[in-house]
Amino acid sequence: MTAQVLAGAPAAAALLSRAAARARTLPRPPGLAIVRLGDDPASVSYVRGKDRKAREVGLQSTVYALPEETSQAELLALIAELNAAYDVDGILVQLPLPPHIDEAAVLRAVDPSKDVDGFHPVNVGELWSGRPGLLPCTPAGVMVLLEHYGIPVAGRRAVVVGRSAIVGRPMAALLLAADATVTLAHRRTPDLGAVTREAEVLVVAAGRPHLVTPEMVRPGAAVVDVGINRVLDAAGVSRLTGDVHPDVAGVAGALTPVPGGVGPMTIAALLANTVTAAERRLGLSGPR
Ligand SMILES: Nc1nc2c(c(=O)[nH]1)N[C@@H](CN(C=O)c1ccc(C(=O)N[C@@H](CCC(=O)O)C(=O)O)cc1)CN2
Repeated sequence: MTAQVLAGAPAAAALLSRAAARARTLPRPPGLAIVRLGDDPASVSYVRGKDRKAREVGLQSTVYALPEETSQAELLALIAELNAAYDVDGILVQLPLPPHIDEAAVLRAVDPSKDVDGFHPVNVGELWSGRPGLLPCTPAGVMVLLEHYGIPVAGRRAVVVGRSAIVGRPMAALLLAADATVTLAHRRTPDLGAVTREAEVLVVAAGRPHLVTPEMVRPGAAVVDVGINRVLDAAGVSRLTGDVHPDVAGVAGALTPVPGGVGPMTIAALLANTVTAAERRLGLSGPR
């Protein structure tokens, strides 16, 4: 058996096309402000991708590329300005931030109604209360991907490996909201394989290359690999590797590739969130 490949591109294209159609019905283009500090190459590349796609779907996107040594006070002042700007519907601060910045304080400073990353404690609380506001992009993208490929979640056993604030925890909340029976496992979970083998839907976001091997997977399970690890291959060339070993394709019923699986969904979900934020701010909430 070889697992069905859950490619992100078609699901992301469909989500973007729905977001673009919704944006066209608004009286003005949804505005997105993207804030980046420093020149970390991965962050530069993700921000460029977000800005380009935002423009493609008809959003008004502005990138604020600030020097690495920007102070916390300067960053908070910019966020306050963006919070007050009428034509800015979504604000995102690209992570990670340099070590001298208090990340939690910055994320708390973003107006929750403009928090298109879904990281503000108000949006986190709404999610866990079962009243979702703006959703964190990677987990929201995973749910759209599963739906796109007709993979059911309700009533099924779901296991999430990894408890990060931006992926693992909100992923568990979204699966729970979709009526799965959810286990949230992490690096201190004893006999991880026994837990992951229970999963009909397995989401791995642990940040450890090839952590999940074939014997840890229930035959026929849908496996979502959120890992993006840069590792050197035998020839010393840097390659992207997921948290799931490629041989899992011989056991799973469906598997997301890395790259090309969850990654594209993150940006598409961000832009869909921005349209949602604009609809709510303009008092025009339409179908998603
Ligand atoms: N403010 C935020 N910061 C970060 C987030 C986030 O959601 N909000 N997530 C990640 C980075 N990220 C978006 O910001 C992101 C990561 C990966 C991809 C992606 O498309 N990956 C590709 C591979 C790309 C490559 O070659 O490097 C894939 O998996 O196919 C998009 C967005 C941390 N920071």
